[in-house]
Amino acid sequence: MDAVLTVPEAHNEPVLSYAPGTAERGSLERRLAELAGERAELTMTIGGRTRMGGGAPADVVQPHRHAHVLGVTRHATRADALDAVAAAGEAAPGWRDLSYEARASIFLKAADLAAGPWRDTLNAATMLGQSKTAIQAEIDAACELIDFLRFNVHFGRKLLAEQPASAPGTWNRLDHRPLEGFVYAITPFNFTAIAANLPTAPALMGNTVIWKPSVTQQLAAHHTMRLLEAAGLPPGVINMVTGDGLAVSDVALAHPDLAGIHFTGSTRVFQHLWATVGANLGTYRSYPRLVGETGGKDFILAHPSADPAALATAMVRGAFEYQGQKCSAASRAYVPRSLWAAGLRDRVAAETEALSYGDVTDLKHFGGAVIDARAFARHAAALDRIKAAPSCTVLAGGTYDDEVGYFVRPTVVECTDPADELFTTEYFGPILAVYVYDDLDEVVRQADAASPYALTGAIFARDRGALEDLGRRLRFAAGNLYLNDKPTGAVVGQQPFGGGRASGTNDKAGSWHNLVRWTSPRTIKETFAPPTSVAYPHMR
Ligand SMILES: NC(=O)c1ccc[n+]([C@@H]2O[C@H](COP(=O)([O-])OP(=O)(O)OC[C@H]3O[C@@H](n4cnc5c(N)ncnc54)[C@H](O)[C@@H]3O)[C@@H](O)[C@H]2O)c1
Ligand SMILES: N[C@@H](CCC=O)C(=O)O
Repeated sequence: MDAVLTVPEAHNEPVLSYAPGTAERGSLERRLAELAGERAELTMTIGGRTRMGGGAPADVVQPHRHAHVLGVTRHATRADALDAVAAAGEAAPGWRDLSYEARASIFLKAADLAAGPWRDTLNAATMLGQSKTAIQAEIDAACELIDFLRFNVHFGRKLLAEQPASAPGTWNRLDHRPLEGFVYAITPFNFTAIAANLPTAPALMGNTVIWKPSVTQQLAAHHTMRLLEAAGLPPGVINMVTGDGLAVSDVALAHPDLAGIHFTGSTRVFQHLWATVGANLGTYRSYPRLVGETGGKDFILAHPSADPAALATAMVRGAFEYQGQKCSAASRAYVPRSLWAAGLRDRVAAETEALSYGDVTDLKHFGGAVIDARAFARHAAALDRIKAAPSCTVLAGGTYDDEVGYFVRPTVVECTDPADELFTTEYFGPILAVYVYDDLDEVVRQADAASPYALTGAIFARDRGALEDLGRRLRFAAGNLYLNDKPTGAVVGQQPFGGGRASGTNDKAGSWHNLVRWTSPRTIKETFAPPTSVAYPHMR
């Protein structure tokens, strides 16, 4: 077709409430019962064909009811990984030669399917496999996933329209080529939307991809792959391999065609991937693009002028929604003694104690379980240490129980040592450390420097001058800063997401900043009447 096309305008998907009596609640509950009643074969998808990985099996369970197996997967082997690399290579020429509009329409169709007939499946799989409540699944597996697909199409179109100036007699063009080789997308357990975005964003820009989801997110990943196929994604464009990824990395990180890594997960794993790429640098055809969004130790800093009710709500929601398993979750708070003693302490403690965590298929709960036995053990050990530390006082929670599910109670700890690991280490769970301060200047330095991370942060103040001043002094302490709001819940297209320092490369998922990493532009200059003699005028 000869046309300069615009793409449909992107809008954020409205969040459904799942309140009692709503149509969406009944429909979701039916799908939950169906998926819980299945024992799915969680296959790989390589070159459009499904097969089980060749390695050891792994059960995918409900974290809040760990005896209930939802499906079985298998770790990918080196042979599986080699097949995935080959499939990505075979699909590459056809995929990159499709027009942008043809590629984009596949992802726009996937967005519409996710907004309609696939919504319940994605939400139910995320609730069951990752222990999200209905609302936490909705903002992730439905709305954010849909937003990533629609907004990326919009941002990608703007990127392609980015063209250079041309002097008279010439025409300069930028050809926004994909990378030469495959992109290796490795995704975390905690967001179905992130798991979908990491392979689809490079694919939209014309790349082919090997996608390695987290074992504990494999049920929702499985359905995401089916959704993309239903939207018409050609075989081999995204090749999903399963399991822990160790054998896949052995192959992919040593392969000359590795063109990029699109990672979200822990800082430790990203640093390992980066070091391996560094060690293999002479191996590659191009310099691989390394994009990684990683851990956080996200803060709330309250000024004495803060509104205590708004602050208490942000502390509880920001720390304990999805059991604190958001990279953005508030895990340390710095509050002035005046507010703390005047009722904030009692309010935060009481509201935290009142939170109900349980089986998320019962929609009355505020939260569910932590993701697996490893996370449970990490939290149990942290809580045992806290309870024995003289500088720490547990104000709410502090208990754990894994008899039925991996349950850790939401916990508020007041700690008099601002250098304690509570303020420096990412536990990735429902533990909020509070430091009560007398000296604002000292605490700003603590908030800035105590941890190696710089992902999200929130400042609470009603004094406009204080808000400005604190924002300036904490400029590099967070890639996403919230003023008088909790530090979680970034919305695609509204708060581009990512952090600096040890929190990642800050390439802002769901924005043009991210998409630009998956292209390697070629500049083309055409001269309409080229010179026909060598001599310059000054030589006459
Ligand atoms: N900054 C962000 O945008 C963001 C978003 C979500 C999660 N996170 C971070 O993710 C972490 C929690 O997620 P997680 O527990 O899934 O992280 P993780 O690092 O344990 O695992 C992430 C992924 O890496 C895989 N993996 C681990 N070692 C590998 C290897 N050698 N080769 C290939 N794959 C390998 C895992 O199987 C998983 O798929 C937290 O640190 C959190 O802060 C960050
Ligand atoms: N983007 C999400 C967090 C993603 C990390 O887990 C938020 O803003 O809460």
